[in-house]
Amino acid sequence: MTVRVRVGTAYDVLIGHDLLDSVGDLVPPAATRALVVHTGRLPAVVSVVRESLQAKGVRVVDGLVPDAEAAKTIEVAAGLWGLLGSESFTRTDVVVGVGGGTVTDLAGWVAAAWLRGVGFINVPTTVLAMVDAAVGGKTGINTAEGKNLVGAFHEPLGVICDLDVLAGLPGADFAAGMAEVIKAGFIDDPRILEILETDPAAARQVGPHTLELIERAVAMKGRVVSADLREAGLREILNYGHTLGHAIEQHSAYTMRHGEAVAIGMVFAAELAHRSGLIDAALLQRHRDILTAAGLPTRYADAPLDDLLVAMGRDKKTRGSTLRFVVLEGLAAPTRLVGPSEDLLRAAYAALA
Ligand SMILES: NC(=O)c1ccc[n+]([C@@H]2O[C@H](COP(=O)([O-])OP(=O)(O)OC[C@H]3O[C@@H](n4cnc5c(N)ncnc54)[C@H](O)[C@@H]3O)[C@@H](O)[C@H]2O)c1
Ligand SMILES: O=C(O)C(=O)C[C@@H](O)[C@H](O)[C@H](O)COP(=O)(O)O
Ligand SMILES: [Zn+2]
Repeated sequence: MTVRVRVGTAYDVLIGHDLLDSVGDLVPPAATRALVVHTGRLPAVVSVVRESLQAKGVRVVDGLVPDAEAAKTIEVAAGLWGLLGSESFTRTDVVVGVGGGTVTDLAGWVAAAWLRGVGFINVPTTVLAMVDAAVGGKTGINTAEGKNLVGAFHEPLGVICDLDVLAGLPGADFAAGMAEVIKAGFIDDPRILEILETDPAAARQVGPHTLELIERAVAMKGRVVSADLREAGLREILNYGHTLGHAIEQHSAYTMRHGEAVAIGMVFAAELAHRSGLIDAALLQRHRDILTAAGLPTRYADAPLDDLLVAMGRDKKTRGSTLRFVVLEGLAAPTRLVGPSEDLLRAAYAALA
C-alpha cells in the first residue's frame, strides 16, 4: 500500500514499498541533468534512483558528500555548487537528495541557492528524514556558531519514502527518528503516543506500526507547514524540544544524534511547563516514560547551562535577548513560554541531571 500525503498544493509525500524507481517520475519534463547528493553508504539505493532518473533521459551527476552532520557545511555546499557550475546546470535541472536528514537539508539548500532556486527531490532514507527533515521546505547548513544558521525555505518537488530502505538502519538511528514522531504525538496527535505505549518496540525497529507512525507524523507536519511555511507563528510548534536540543547537539560537537538531543530538549520543555503550572506531573512523566521506552536519553548534565544559554540565544525563536520556548499547556496543546526567569531555567535544567 502506498500512502500519499499532499503538502499544501505544492507536492506529495509518498510512503510505501518499492517506490525508489518512481523518483524519475518527479523530474520535470524540461530537466536534462540531475545532481544526486549522497554519502556513498547506500550504493544499492542510489543505483535504483540513478537508473530511474536515467530512464527519463536525465544525465546523472554524482554529488558525494561526507556522512552525517559533517555534510552540513559551507565547504561541502560550495563543492556541490562547483559541480553544478562545471556541469552547467540550468534552471530546469534538478538536485536529488538521497540519505538522512543531513543530506536532504544540504541538498535542499544547494538547490535553493543555485541560480537563486532550482527544483529538488528528496529521497529520505532514515525515519527522521522521512517524518521531518525531507518534508516542509526548511533547508540549510550549520556554521561554527550553531545549528542550521544558514538556509532557506525551499519546497521540494516531491518526497519518496521507501520503507524498504529502513531495514538496514541501525536501531539508535531508528529511535532518534522516532523522537520527532513522539514530538508529533505530544504537540498534535496523541494516538502516536498510545501506539508507542502499547507497542514500545515500534520505536526501535521496523514493525507493523511503522507505516502508520510515519504517516501520522508526516500528515501532522504537512498540515502545519501548509498553513505556515515560513514560520510566522504556528510552524514554531514543530520546534518543540529543539531550543535546548540544538544547543546540546552543538555542545557535543554533533556526536549526539539530533533526535537524541531533541528528546532531552522535550523533557526540558516539559519541566519548564510543569514548573510554570501549565502541565501536570503525569504529562511530564509521560514524556520521560515514552522516550525512555524508545531507548532515547532524557537526562543531561554534560554542559554548564551558561554555555547552552549562549547557543539558545541564537535559536530562531529568540527575539532580541528574549528566549522563547515551545511548551505544552496540555496534551496536543502547544503554546509559547516567553522570557522564562533564570531561576526557572536553572531549576528545569537541574531536573535533567
Ligand atoms: N529540515 C528540517 O525540517 C529538519 C527536520 C528534522 C531534522 N533535520 C536535520 O536532520 C538531521 C538529522 O537527520 P538524520 O537523523 O537522518 O541523520 P543523518 O543524516 O546523519 O543519518 C543518520 C545516520 O544514518 C545513516 N543512514 C542513513 N540512511 C540509512 C539507511 N537506510 N540504512 C543505514 N544507515 C543509514 C547515515 O549514513 C548516518 O550515519 C539534522 O541535521 C537535523 O538538523 C532537519
Ligand atoms: O520543520 C520545522 O519547522 C521544524 O522545526 C522541524 C525540526 O524538527 C527540525 O529539526 C528543523 O530543522 C529545526 O529548524 P530550526 O529552524 O530550529 O533550525
Ligand atoms: Zn528536529
